[in-house]
Amino acid sequence: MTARVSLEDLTHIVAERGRADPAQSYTAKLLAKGMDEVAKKLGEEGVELALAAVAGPRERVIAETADLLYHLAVLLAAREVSLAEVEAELAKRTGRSGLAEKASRTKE
Ligand SMILES: N=c1c2ncn([C@@H]3O[C@H](COP(=O)(O)OP(=O)(O)OP(=O)(O)O)[C@@H](O)[C@H]3O)c2ncn1[C@@H]1O[C@H](COP(=O)(O)O)[C@@H](O)[C@H]1O
Repeated sequence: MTARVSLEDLTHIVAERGRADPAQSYTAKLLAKGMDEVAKKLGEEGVELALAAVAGPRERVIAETADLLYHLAVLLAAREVSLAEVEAELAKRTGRSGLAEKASRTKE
């Protein structure tokens, strides 16, 4: 079976590596540069994914999405926002359309 890393796993990895030595960890190095750099990287990765979606091969879309999700996890760590908080916001929106229960039933 193909190995997979969930968004939740990724946020844990980022939180742990963010405490590492910046010389040993890209995550720690990026966080040490501060919020401006973290936000800039997220913006760049978003543009790269948008360009790949319009004109790139499918594999590039997958690779750029992985880059974007990683940099999103770093930004959330930098702002001390948990994935659970984002999920709760998504649940509010899903609840509004009455689809929350349906989605969790599909997972069972
Ligand atoms: N998923 C990622 C991931 N995706 C992208 N990147 C890094 O993001 C950087 C961004 O790519 P760019 O093309 O902009 O590269 P760059 O020009 O070298 O980067 P900058 O100097 O501009 O910051 C690359 O250097 C990649 O290595 C990642 N770095 C880390 N992870 C995950 O984080 C974990 C911990 O990594 P470390 O913090 O390095 O231990 C890894 O095991 C992975 O699971």
